[in-house]
Amino acid sequence: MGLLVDGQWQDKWYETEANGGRFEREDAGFRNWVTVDGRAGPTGIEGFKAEPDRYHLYVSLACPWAHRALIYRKLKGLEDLIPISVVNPYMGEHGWTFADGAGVVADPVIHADYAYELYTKAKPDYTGRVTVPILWDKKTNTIVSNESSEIIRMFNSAFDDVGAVSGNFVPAELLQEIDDINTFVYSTINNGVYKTGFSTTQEAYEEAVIELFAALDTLEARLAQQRYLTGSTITEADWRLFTTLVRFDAVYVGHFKCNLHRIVDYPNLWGYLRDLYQVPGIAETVNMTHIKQHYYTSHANINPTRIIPVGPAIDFTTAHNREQL
Ligand SMILES: N[C@@H](CCC(=O)N[C@@H](CS)C(=O)NCC(=O)O)C(=O)O
Repeated sequence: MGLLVDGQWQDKWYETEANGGRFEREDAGFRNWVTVDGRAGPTGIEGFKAEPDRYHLYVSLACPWAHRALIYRKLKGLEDLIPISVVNPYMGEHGWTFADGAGVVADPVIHADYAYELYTKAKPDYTGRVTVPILWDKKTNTIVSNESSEIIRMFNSAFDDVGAVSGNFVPAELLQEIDDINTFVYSTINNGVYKTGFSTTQEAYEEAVIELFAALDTLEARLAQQRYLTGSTITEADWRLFTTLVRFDAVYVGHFKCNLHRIVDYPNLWGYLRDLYQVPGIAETVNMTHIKQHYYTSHANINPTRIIPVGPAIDFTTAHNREQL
């Protein structure tokens, strides 16, 4: 676990001391957008036109942020248009690597051993954390974006004219509601589990864990009335929540001490989670082995023995009965 400082890799854990033991996530450093015609997107520079086999996606199967991109790649039929590489689930002193292992897919583009090489290739003096997902442009040899929330907005529509399948997870009439839910879910749940697990004081931990479960309670009530977060259709807000929920009982309850309840204890959230898991193609994007290996072995200060628990036994395939809502 570490970061780049002026293009040099340093092995360093997150800084929480300055902030009362609170984990603060750094903003992503590459914020360009692939667009239909190559014009600039909401942030960044122009020049990234949607074209087949121009872009390469680097993911960790363990990572909930990268998982968003994998889900969109699947649902939008982008697999032939945008190939992927998969990092080793163990994130140690060199950060993410392409070291051989089950499920690892090496880097065919710049033949990197370490993910940080992609960052220094794109920007030799890069300073910041080396995170996945990474959307790489093979034409200009740079990182388009390392911000999952923006990568999925691109995948949602930018490739529609060059072979993506139809499907819009941010319909205009729901956009404001989706953005509002995303803001709430990001802070309290998606990042909330990390704020809880990476806390280094009791006070910071309790603050985060209470906020997290208050948010889950709110969503539990909401999902009693409607099948998905914005109503009767699946939107981006659901996929963004899904990647945290699917990891919750297997890693966040134990490893991150998010243990007031499990997702299986919430009837509506648990049915909703199975409902999303059972959408065709989604189960293939969930790799519980990489998920458990990554968390339990990479954070030695949280789990020094690096023992990976065998359980819990969870079956995401049982009937959810939420079509009645
Ligand atoms: N804002 C980024 C966050 C991505 C992120 O933090 N990914 C984690 C893996 S789950 C990572 O690569 N962490 C490495 C580090 O923080 O050093 C996004 O949503 O794409």
